[in-house]
Amino acid sequence: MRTANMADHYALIPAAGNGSRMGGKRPKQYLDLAGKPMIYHALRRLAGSPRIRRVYVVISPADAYWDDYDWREFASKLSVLRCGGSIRADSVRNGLVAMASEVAENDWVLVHDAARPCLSAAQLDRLLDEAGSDPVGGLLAMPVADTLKRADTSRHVCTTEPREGLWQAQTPQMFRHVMLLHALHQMRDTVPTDEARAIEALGHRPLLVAADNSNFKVTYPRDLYLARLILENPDD
Ligand SMILES: Nc1ccn([C@@H]2O[C@H](COP(=O)(O)OP(=O)(O)OP(=O)(O)O)[C@@H](O)[C@H]2O)c(=O)n1
Ligand SMILES: C[C@](O)(CO)[C@H](O)COP(=O)(O)O
Repeated sequence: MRTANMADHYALIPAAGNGSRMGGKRPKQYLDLAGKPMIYHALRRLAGSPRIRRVYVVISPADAYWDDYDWREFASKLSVLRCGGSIRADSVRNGLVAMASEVAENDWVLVHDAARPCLSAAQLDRLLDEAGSDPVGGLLAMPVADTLKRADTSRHVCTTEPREGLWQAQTPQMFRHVMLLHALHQMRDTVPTDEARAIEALGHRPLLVAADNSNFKVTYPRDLYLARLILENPDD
């Protein structure tokens, strides 16, 4: 029997969204980015890490694009799960259920958006090291850099909010399989926009692991230009 110290690491990429804010002809995870479908870049980073044992990609049961591409370079590490849900949290929860027979309860799962293609190897390693040393786990995140305004419904400023202690959550978010699955089951009636929110609701305090804005989420059309620039000028 393995102990918690011997836990393996697995990655889960939710990729069942529509990319409605991107407004493209196909879901944004399949839009061309530096000559590849966007999801390729997240997959390459995670599957390329010797510390990650297997990568699970969750796509929609109705996905009509995945099979258009050749994924053979990832064959030894890749599993595709056609169990995406109507919101991100459902896709993640369904993926966790589907992979349950292949992972141990205390194995770590790194949930990473298909729409964050610029994750660097250094950021990934930092998360693995720091969150892996925390009893709960943690997530990449970035301290808020701008002054924060709270607006009324007519977009006039009500107040300037203190930004001390505020961080923007990114992915990967890394938690034990059993804890994350339990947390997402408990949140069934509310919509957590990230995994950490569900873990927090159990009373735990995930660790914030400092990242930078190169790991941003591609959401709007102009984000594609920035992502391409970063991918064409990698740090590592
Ligand atoms: N039902 C959903 C919704 C989102 N995602 C995934 O969650 C990640 C982050 O979500 P987001 O950037 O919001 O993607 P979309 O939901 O596709 O975009 P939008 O909200 O603009 O429609 C993406 O990899 C997306 O594919 C998912 O797996 N299942
Ligand atoms: C998980 C996430 O990427 C953390 O920033 C984010 O919450 C997902 O984005 P969404 O637009 O809320 O789906």
